[in-house]
Amino acid sequence: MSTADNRAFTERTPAIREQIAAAPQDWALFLDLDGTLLDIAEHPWDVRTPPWLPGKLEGIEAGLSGAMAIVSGRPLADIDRLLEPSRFCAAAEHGAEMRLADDREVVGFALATDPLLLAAIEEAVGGFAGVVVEPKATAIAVHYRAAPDKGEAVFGALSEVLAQVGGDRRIMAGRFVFEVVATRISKAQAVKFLLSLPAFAGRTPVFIGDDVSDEEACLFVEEQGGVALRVAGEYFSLDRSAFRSPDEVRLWIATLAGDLERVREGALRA
Ligand SMILES: O=P(O)(O)OC[C@H]1O[C@H](O[C@H]2O[C@H](CO)[C@@H](O)[C@H](O)[C@H]2O)[C@H](O)[C@@H](O)[C@@H]1O
Repeated sequence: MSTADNRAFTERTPAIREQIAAAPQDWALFLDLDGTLLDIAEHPWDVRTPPWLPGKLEGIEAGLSGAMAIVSGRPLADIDRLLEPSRFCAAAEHGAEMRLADDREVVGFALATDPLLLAAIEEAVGGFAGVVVEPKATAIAVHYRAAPDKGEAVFGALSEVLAQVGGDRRIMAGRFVFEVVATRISKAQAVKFLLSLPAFAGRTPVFIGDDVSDEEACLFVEEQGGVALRVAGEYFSLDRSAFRSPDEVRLWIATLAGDLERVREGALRA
């Protein structure tokens, strides 16, 4: 995409926001967390949420009559902690665990993390200074942001472990991270599933994301006639992106929340 095309594309973000506000009943919004709503930090536990953000997301969720979900690689407990006090419909761990819009029930789509696999991975990468293992309910993330030169070695070590004790699992790359996840889990599958729920069905999906795993969901929503808004960072170049940073995404979110609030007030007055 040329810079001129990118400028034209970036100009679509306010246009899409206005389209959503003009007909909220027609749209569903799927939001990635790290690198999209929240700034990237050196370590997963260093991430901070602007205090006003959960309230704006609640406003959008209400304005879309529940057709909004967080779609993240994070565990559900992390999503809730980062967005407290709010609790949103969420596809956690790339869709391996979902809290549904309808009844807030949590549904699992993958087996629990095998402790033997976790031990094997910890042993395999334990000697790499700066590399951090993040165990999750169904996946294992191995971060090398603090040791960027170790990426290849981490991938090699994980490949060897999976060849021995991996089972039905694959390595998913991300921003300075490799994650071992169940083979069939992906954000595209998660969005597909969410779109089948009553709150989302029949609506045009909009997905906003910044990372490798988000690209699968971006391509899926585009195939469905929806809109993918990519966020620039270590994965998407500026040329491919609708947003230059999470800061721009948050501004878009705050503006959309205000637009939808005015729509709701207008409807109440009418
Ligand atoms: O799908 P997401 O919500 O974007 O989650 C993807 C992974 O995000 C976290 O790791 C990433 O963010 C960290 C904090 O900014 C950063 O230090 C790391 O380099 C990134 O890969 C999280 O720790 C993972 O569990 C998520 O899968």
